[in-house]
Amino acid sequence: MPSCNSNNNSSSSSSSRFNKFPKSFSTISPSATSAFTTYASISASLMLFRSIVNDLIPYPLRRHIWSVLSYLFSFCSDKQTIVIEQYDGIKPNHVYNASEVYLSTKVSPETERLKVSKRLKDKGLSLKLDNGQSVIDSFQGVELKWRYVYEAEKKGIRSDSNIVERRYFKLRFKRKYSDMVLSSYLPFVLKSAELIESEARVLKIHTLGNSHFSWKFKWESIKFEHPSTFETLALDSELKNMIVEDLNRFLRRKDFYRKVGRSWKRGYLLYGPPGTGKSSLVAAMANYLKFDIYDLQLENIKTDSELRELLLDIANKSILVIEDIDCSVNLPDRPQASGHKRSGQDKQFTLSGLLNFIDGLWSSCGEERIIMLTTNHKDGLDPALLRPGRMDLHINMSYCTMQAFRVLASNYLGIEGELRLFGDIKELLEGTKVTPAQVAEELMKNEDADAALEGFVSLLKQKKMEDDELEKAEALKKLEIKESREPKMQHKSLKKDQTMAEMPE
Ligand SMILES: Nc1ncnc2c1ncn2[C@@H]1O[C@H](COP(=O)(O)OP(=O)(O)OP(=O)(O)O)[C@@H](O)[C@H]1O
Ligand SMILES: [Mg+2]
Repeated sequence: MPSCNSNNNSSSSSSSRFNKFPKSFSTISPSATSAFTTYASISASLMLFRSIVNDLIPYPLRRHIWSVLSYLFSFCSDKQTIVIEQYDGIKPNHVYNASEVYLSTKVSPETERLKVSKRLKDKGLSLKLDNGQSVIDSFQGVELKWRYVYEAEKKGIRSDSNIVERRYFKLRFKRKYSDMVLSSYLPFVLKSAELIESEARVLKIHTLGNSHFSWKFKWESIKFEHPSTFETLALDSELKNMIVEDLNRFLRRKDFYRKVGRSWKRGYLLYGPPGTGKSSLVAAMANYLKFDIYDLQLENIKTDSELRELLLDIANKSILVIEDIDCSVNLPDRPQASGHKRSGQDKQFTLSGLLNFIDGLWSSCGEERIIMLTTNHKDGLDPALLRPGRMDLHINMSYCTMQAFRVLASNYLGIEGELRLFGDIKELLEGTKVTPAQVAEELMKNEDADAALEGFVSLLKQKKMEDDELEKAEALKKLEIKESREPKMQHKSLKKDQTMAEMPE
């Protein structure tokens, strides 16, 4: 019967399936089976042994035994291990931080477990080794194995006892390379980390702000995203190159500054009319050096101790900016903070004194600092500030020249070559005082290059006319003053002559 057949068939197929297992089992040889059984029983015993040891021997003792055993075994091994801990006492260990940064670029997709994170200020994802994970690096043909370890140990038996955490890297390599690792490889790791960090660095601008809870001003920072660079800056190329070279020399000369006993800092005084690019130059320098900016508004500072605190809070690799010093630094006459009377000595507090103060503080605790002062009126500054050696470089930010105009024309209109109107513009610029800010504003008015240039030429012509009229008016005024004085002078000399004549001989 069909149903019977089908039943038979199915039973035969299920039995053939059923028969597969005994068959495959039967292919394992007796020796393999016994090896498997032995392995299983050994690992079970080991696990049992481990749990007994864990129960009977407390963790600190276990760790001690383990380190003694490792120490004994190290004599038989041709390998050496360097331990790089997160803290050196209570201070962060710079080598640990650098290793972490360096290894974040070394982890490969083959690394089994990685930690991925991103802080708000970071540009990209940051990768870190997870606990117990390793990565192999190679340097000058030598293989170096890094391993990250995290340990947490409870101090005491109470539920609220402190948990002591320990993080470290283990760097393992062949013993014969230990000199090379200490003298070349680890310095290379430090240097690489510095480069990686400076590339990934998001710049910040720090300004003074006070919270609701305190009358004191503190640095508050936001992301610094000013687009100004030395390429976009409209300056004569000679001046631009000189500034860039000066900055490069400053960065190179760490050892020089130490040798001559100076703090590793450089001061720039930028002076010129409004809109000539002083603030833009500060931003371009920050972007070039990848230094944070600290914008110090002196009028907010009431006491010397407040100022000292703020200056000590400034990080290395930074630019301290004091804008419009001619306006902000009539320090001796500043309003007094309530309850903070200035001593007689404080009243002598001048900008020059402030800079001395910064010198003293920074020579003992700061590195790679730049201080920039800006002013519209150099003539009005304290002569002590202008004396040689006070600010290292005085930079005159002048009205727009033809070279500067070409940079702006390229930035704003994409003009690279010579255009028809350039001849007129060159001539007009020579006799006209127009700031780069005014030029930029005019060039932004029109997307079409020719139309924008036409507009700019008429602006220059009008400015020239106004300047000429102003000049004429000034000359006329001078003449009038001179003439109004002359009759008086004549009158005086006449009177004098008369008196002389009246005097008896
Ligand atoms: N030399 C320059 N190169 C490029 N752009 C400039 C230059 N000077 C001025 N500008 C443009 O004009 C704007 C104002 O310039 P900036 O604030 O740098 O002038 P400033 O000299 O600091 O003026 P102030 O004395 O009023 O502070 C900038 O945002 C920039 O667009
Ligand atoms: Mg400015």
